[in-house]
Amino acid sequence: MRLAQLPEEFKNAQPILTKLESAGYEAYFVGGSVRDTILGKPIHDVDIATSAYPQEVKALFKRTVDTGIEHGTVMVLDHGNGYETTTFRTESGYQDYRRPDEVTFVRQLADDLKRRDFTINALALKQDGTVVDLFHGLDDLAAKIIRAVGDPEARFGEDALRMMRAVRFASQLNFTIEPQTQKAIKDHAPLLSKIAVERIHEEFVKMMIGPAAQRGLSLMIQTKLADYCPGFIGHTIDLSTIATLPHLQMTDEVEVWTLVALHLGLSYQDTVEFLQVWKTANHIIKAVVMALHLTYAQQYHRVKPRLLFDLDPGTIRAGTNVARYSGYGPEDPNQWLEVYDKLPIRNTRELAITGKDLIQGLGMTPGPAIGQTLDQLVDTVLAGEVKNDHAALVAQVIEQQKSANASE
Ligand SMILES: Nc1ccn([C@@H]2O[C@H](COP(=O)(O)OP(=O)(O)OP(=O)(O)O)[C@@H](O)[C@H]2O)c(=O)n1
Repeated sequence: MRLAQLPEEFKNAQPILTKLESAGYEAYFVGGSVRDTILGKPIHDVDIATSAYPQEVKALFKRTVDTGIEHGTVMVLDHGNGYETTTFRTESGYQDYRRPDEVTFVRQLADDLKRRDFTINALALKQDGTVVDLFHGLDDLAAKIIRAVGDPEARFGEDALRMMRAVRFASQLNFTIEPQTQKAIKDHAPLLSKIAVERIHEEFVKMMIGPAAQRGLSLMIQTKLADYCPGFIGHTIDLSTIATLPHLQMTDEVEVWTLVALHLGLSYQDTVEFLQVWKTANHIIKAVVMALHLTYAQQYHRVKPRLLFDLDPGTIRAGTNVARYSGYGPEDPNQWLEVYDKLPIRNTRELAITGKDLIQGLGMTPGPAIGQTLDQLVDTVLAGEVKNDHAALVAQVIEQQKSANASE
C-alpha cells in the first residue's frame, strides 16, 4: 500500500528521513502516528525508527536532545518540532521498562517491528508513502482487530502493560481483541501486578475516556485485568454497572475517577485514599472530591447554591456529567453551570465586605470569628436574604452582634 498524501506532520519530518537516508541509513516513520494516519485520525507524535546508532544520529543533526539514549532514542529538533528517533532494536522488552544492558541495536527494520506490541502498531511508513506491513497490520486495521505480533504470550511477557494497552486501544478505536490475544491476556493478567501503578493509571484513564469505554471495561473484567488494578478487587459488580451505562462519553480524568468513586460507593475519605493508591495527582484528587459532592447531591436532589459556590466550573461540569451518565443528572448538561453563573458571588473575595472591614470598621477581634462571620455572610447573600452591598452587609453584622449580645 502506498499513501497518496502524507499528513502535514509527516511532511514536516521528511527532511529528517532524507538526511538519514542520504547518509546511508534506513529510516521510517513508525508507531501510533502511522496507525492513526491510515485510520484517518489526527496524529500526535511522529516517531522515527532508523538503522543509525544514537551517536550516528547525533553526529548528523545540529540540535538533538538525549531523551532516552540508553534505549537508543535521540530527540531530533527541527523547526520547533521534536522527533523521537530510535535505533532499530531487538531483545525482549520495550522502552522504559527495558534495562539499557538488555537493549541490542540492530540494522534491520524487521527485527524491530516483530517485537512491537500489536500488528496495527507494527507498521512502518517510508517517506514516499509506502507502508511496510510485515504482520498484516493493514488487514487488522480494516477488520478492526487488535492482535499481538507473533506469539501473544511472548509479547505480554516482554511487557505486561501491553495487556492494558490492548483494552485501551479496544476502547479508543472501538476494535475487538483477537481471541488468541485475549486468551493470552486472561492467562497473564496476574503479571499486571508487577507493573508500576503510574503506567496502569495512564492506560486506564485513556481507556475510560475512549469512545468504547464500556467495551474496554468489560474486557478488563472478562480477562480479570481489573483484579490486578489497585482497589478494584471485590468490585466486579460495580465495574460491570459502569460497563453497561448507555451514554458514557467522558472527557477528562476528573470525570473518570468521579464516576468510579460513585459506582464503587466510596466515601470522600475513601476516595482520597483510593486515588492515592492509584498515584493520582493531588489537584485531580481535590477536583474529584469536589465533583463527587455535586454528584451525590444530585442523587439526593439537594443541590444548593452554597454547594455550587464551593465548586468551580470544571468540577461542576464533571459532577453534572457523571450524574447524567449514571442516569440522574439534569437533562441540560449546562443546568448547574447556568445557576452557578447567576450566583450573586462566586467566591468569598467577591463579598462586598472584608475581614479588615470587620476588624477596623466594626471593632471585631482578629481570630477565627472573622472567618466564621464572613462565611455566614456568604450563606445569607447566596440565600438571597441580603444583597451583596457593603452597607447592607455592615447592617447585617451589626444586627447579628446585637442578637448575640442579647442572648448572652
Ligand atoms: N509497551 C509498548 C509500548 C509501545 N510499543 C510500540 O511503540 C509505539 C509507540 O508507543 P506509544 O507512543 O506509547 O503509543 P502509540 O501506539 O503511539 O499510541 P498513542 O500515541 O495513541 O498513545 C507503538 O505504536 C508500538 O509500536 C510497544 O510495542 N510496546
